[in-house]
Amino acid sequence: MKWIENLRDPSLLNRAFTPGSQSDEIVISNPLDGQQLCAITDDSAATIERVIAEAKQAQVAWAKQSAKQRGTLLRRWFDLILGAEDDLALIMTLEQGKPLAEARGEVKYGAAFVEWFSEEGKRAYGDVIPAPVNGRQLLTLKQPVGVAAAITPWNFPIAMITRKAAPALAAGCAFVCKPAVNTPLCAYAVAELAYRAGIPRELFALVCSHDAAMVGEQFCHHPDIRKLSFTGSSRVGKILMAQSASQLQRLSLELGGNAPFVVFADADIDAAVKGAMESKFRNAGQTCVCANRFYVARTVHDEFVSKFVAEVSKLKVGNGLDAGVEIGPLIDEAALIKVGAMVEQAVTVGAQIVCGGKRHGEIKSCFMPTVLVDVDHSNPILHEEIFGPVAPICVFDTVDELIAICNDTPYGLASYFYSRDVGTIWQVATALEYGMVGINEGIISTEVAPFGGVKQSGLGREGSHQGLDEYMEIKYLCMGSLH
Ligand SMILES: NC(=O)c1ccc[n+]([C@@H]2O[C@H](COP(=O)([O-])OP(=O)(O)OC[C@H]3O[C@@H](n4cnc5c(N)ncnc54)[C@H](O)[C@@H]3O)[C@@H](O)[C@H]2O)c1
Ligand SMILES: O=C[C@H](O)CS(=O)(=O)O
Repeated sequence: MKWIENLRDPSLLNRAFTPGSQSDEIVISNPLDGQQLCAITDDSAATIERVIAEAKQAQVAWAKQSAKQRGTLLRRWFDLILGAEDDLALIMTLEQGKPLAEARGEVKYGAAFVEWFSEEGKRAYGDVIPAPVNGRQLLTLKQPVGVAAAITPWNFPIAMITRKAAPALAAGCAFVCKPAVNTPLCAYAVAELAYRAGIPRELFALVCSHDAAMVGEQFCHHPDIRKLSFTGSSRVGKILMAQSASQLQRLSLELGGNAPFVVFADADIDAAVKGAMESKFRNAGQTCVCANRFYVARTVHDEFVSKFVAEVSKLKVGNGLDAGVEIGPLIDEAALIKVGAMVEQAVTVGAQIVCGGKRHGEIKSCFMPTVLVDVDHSNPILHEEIFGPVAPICVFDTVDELIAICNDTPYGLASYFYSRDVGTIWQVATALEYGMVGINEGIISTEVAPFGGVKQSGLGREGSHQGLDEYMEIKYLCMGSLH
């Protein structure tokens, strides 16, 4: 574990230990080469039960603090996260694989939610309602839901936690989170920083288990957990939604996507290529909002493909710690097999590989950036979330045809299109069945705007002022006999 000793602050990972030290351990490995990084305790159901009980108790005192007092501690946490950027980014690249520059970006992005909700918590306004009869005063209060549980994915090991923890804590909730077993170290490090900011350990608790289903069931069936926030696949989201019915828990679900990326004939092609590169290849294509399928107007198809492939071919693939690397490894062998199989299947039904299409020649944990053309709308690769650096490109002719094929999916998270015609922009933006639409932009996520999807991409919104309401209840007070 020499790498931990070389951190600026090794105590950030004070819960990590040398693999083989105990029987109930989870070993975390580098997805690039399988090297064991360290181990953490594999928490039992009994431990999780204790953590939930402690969180419930801690939440009572936390809710009695003013929003300003809670906001002050969150602001201190924000400053500590930014101060630990070097260590957090290194930990992230080692356990998740994304290039260091992207990891630094995620540290800042994740911290931005803490900063945002350190302020938003102070704006949890109620209403005073004009009474319909004399002698009464009507008003509403916003109060914290209580103990909130969260389950988060491996692809953004800091931002997916702070995007939930920050509004929960700002609202006055306790927060118990299970991060993905591939990437718990970033979670433990940002939690350690929260404790140093003055946020109680019992109030912001992390649990980790190899048995994710057991944790999900325990969270969903626990009477003291009033809110469940999940980010991950639509498959698991549906399981959790069904399980949470037993307690009628408040739910936030940030699930899978199948983002169309559309280039109209009147688009700025160079801008579209830039946006396509940013959206498609971020985190080696392992984001829920990555462009998943490309639709290009027939008259500009060849120009777009030529310019796009020229840029794709320049991407540097390899170890995320090496300077200039833009595409790191996929998260695990299963992901590599899945992406490779999707490309092979697409080719068997007519797609042509323009570049990439296979693993890196030497670094087998990396999949080469890939562009496919001659992809028919019926090709399966357009109807599944690829979660890899593969860009299938289709041609389209009319706006109506385009809108229909974009909406022909059970998903509805992010979507993107490039056009400079205001009539086209409003027609397409209002017709797309998605929670988020990028118009002449390929990267749209920000803490100030509502992030979330429709259809099978989820429920609720994160970030923005809406994100706080996910962790609050509205109470109506009717005060009578006021003559
Ligand atoms: N909408 C978003 O904001 C967003 C963000 C990131 C990832 N995602 C989606 O997540 C998927 C990729 O991430 P992933 O592979 O980690 O997803 P996943 O659903 O397999 O796992 C997500 C989390 O759920 C846990 N989990 C797995 N099975 C569970 C069960 N039966 N009960 C309870 N918890 C369980 C995992 O341990 C992990 O912590 C993609 O579909 C991606 O689109 C969505
Ligand atoms: O992968 C899912 C993340 O929510 C993407 S983003 O970092 O919020 O854009």
